[in-house]
Amino acid sequence: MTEKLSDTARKSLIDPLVANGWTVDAEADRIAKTYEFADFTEAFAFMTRAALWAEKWNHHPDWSNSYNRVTISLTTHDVGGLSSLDAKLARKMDQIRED
Ligand SMILES: C[C@H](O)[C@H](O)[C@H]1CNC2=NC(N)=NC(=O)C2=N1
Repeated sequence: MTEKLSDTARKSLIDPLVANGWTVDAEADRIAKTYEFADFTEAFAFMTRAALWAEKWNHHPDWSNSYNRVTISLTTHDVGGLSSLDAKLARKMDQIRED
């Protein structure tokens, strides 16, 4: 069952993401990050890989792409805020980015 993160869970799940460049929009209860790649091909390859995980986990990013940049915003629409799924997808995106 997906639920909004508790204050304790935010400390353990969201704080490490913030240390890794994610920002928190407290009002919208979202996390965001922009990745910059060498070119469009690299950016789109990242999106393709991330999209497969998003579909596998049935948890989808709000994102946009402009040439070599991918701007990502994560929240859980079903609960109206951050859930553990957002942290899980953010960690996966950081991992894909480093591959
Ligand atoms: C019906 C479907 O399972 C839901 O709408 C899923 C799909 N992907 C989703 N993605 C995100 N980010 N939040 C959701 O609440 C969500 N819900």
